[in-house]
Amino acid sequence: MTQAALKVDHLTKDFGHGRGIFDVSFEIHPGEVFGFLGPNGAGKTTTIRHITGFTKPGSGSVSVLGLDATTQYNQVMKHIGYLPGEIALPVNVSGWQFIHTMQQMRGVKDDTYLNQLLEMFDLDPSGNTKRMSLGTKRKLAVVTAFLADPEILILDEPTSGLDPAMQAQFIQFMVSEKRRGKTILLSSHIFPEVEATCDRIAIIKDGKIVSQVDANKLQNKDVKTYELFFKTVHDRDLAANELGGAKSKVGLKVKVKAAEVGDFFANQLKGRHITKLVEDKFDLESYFMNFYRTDKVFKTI
Ligand SMILES: Nc1ncnc2c1ncn2[C@@H]1O[C@H](COP(=O)(O)OP(=O)(O)OP(=O)(O)O)[C@@H](O)[C@H]1O
Repeated sequence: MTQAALKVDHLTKDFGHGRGIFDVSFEIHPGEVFGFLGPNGAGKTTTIRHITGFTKPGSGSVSVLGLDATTQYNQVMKHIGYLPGEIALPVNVSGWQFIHTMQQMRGVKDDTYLNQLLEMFDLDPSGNTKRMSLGTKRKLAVVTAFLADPEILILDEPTSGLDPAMQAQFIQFMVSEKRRGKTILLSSHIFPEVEATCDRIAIIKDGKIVSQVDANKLQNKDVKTYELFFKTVHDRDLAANELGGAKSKVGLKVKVKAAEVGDFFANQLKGRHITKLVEDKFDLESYFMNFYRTDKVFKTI
């Protein structure tokens, strides 16, 4: 089995009064985009600060490419590009000055990738950070975080503060980095950007992971669910006996493998007295809200 690019192993940091993170475990495989979802205060940033070595675990550990994130912090950071949720740029320097400092720190001598980033994010770094708009500051933070072209990107709510056009641009950036084989941890509240990019998703609530889900399964790519409504209850019961599925109040919910949808419509539904058919689209937002409405136990799809 290939080594995990990033492994969070039974990580606990107890701040007291129920705050912190508790027994958090997940792995991200090389080339995978992993979505980390949870409302404010759920524990996303605390988890990320352990990955970047800024916080020492109470118990448990984090490893990045087999290196311990706490004790081998310097080596780990060579492989990581980290975009924090709250940007703190140096004050009163030009964007270029900051870029050149980061290039020196990261040992970057070739400007090719930097120029691609500047173009992609339409950033002119000649202004002073003191007078930059929030959007320009975030763009500068993005460019400086990634100019060394690191293999692992840690993004803590990367599109907050960006206008819709820039948000779309950022999603495009993540998709293209994914194609280039990057491993990405994306902490986000924004469902469309998670849906557009992530292979797997973990939901964190009150410092604990309450669900890990395969994005394909969530988007019903493998299995479709249809709710069928019938002329009479007798018709419904007959279909239930023959097709299986779960009876709802007046209908029947049937799961069909994606590869068998053609046969389902052409043959299985033939001759039945169906009045209506609705595809049950189970999207990320409803899945996520489900966990926040009720106290669900851990669930893996
Ligand atoms: N240094 C600290 N000392 C005490 N409590 C802390 C500390 N850092 C975080 N917390 C608490 O731990 C919990 C998790 O916070 P964290 O910032 O990780 O959440 P989050 O999911 O990133 O939320 P947000 O989206 O608001 O950034 C919160 O209750 C927070 O108040």
